[in-house]
Amino acid sequence: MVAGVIEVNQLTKRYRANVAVDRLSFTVKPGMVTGFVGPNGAGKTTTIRLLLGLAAPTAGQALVGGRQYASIRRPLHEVGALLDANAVHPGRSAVNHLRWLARTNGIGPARIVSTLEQVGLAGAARKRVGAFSLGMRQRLGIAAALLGDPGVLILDEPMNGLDPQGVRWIRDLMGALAAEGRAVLLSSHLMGEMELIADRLVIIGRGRLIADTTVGELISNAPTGRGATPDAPGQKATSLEDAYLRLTDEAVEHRAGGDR
Ligand SMILES: Nc1ncnc2c1ncn2[C@@H]1O[C@H](COP(=O)(O)OP(=O)(O)OP(=O)(O)O)[C@@H](O)[C@H]1O
Repeated sequence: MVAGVIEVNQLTKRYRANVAVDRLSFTVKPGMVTGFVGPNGAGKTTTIRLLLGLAAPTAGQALVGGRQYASIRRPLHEVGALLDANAVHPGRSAVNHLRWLARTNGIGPARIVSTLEQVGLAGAARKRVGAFSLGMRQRLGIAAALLGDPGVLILDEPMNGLDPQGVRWIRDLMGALAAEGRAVLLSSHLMGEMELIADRLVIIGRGRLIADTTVGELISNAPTGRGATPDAPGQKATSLEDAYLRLTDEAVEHRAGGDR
């Protein structure tokens, strides 16, 4: 495992008139879990796609280990990513899916077996992915991300579809991977989970950086006054969810109830 950093510098992605990512800059350091959060449509997935070379920036840079993803020769060894757990051929078995990935990255069969064990899928290795639950697909996606023992992990909503045991497992796994010196970037809408998992948080809204700080600082420095907790205006935030809702109040795409 070679440690690496993620660097996003003045990153911008425009889709016609829509600016999905707007001069965004942040760094994800090794040895910690960085939560990547923001309301629907904030630009999280677009940023991750730019980091993984799946889309080209309009301006700015998205670098992993100081390089663009596309220029990395054997990317699974440097960057592990989970984008869409359903993007696996349903007719393939779990082990065949990993074999297919391993082949182009010079990874041997022993590593496939140990990775399937690590994610709890050893017993289902030969089962068709089409018959997997969403939680099992998430685990397979995480196996694919871990396969090359990368120093950087980028996971988009890895807790999606997981039961409480699965969520706890992800939390422990992310902590352990960071403790080994990896840089872990994790997006999620589950603020209660983020409070438990993340060391730092990068919050974006409408493509722009809203905050880049520790969970503790975010809670103690969240704005008071009018916020997303109308029952407690003027009071300090007491949880990450509370702080997050206050900070992103102006950046939400759709609002129910017409309270403004
Ligand atoms: N391929 C595309 N073409 C046009 N617009 C796009 C494309 N991809 C994303 N967008 C737009 O960019 C903006 C950011 O979307 P993105 O999916 O990155 O947000 P997100 O923070 O991941 O949202 P969510 O939390 O809902 O997953 C949205 O307005 C979205 O409609």
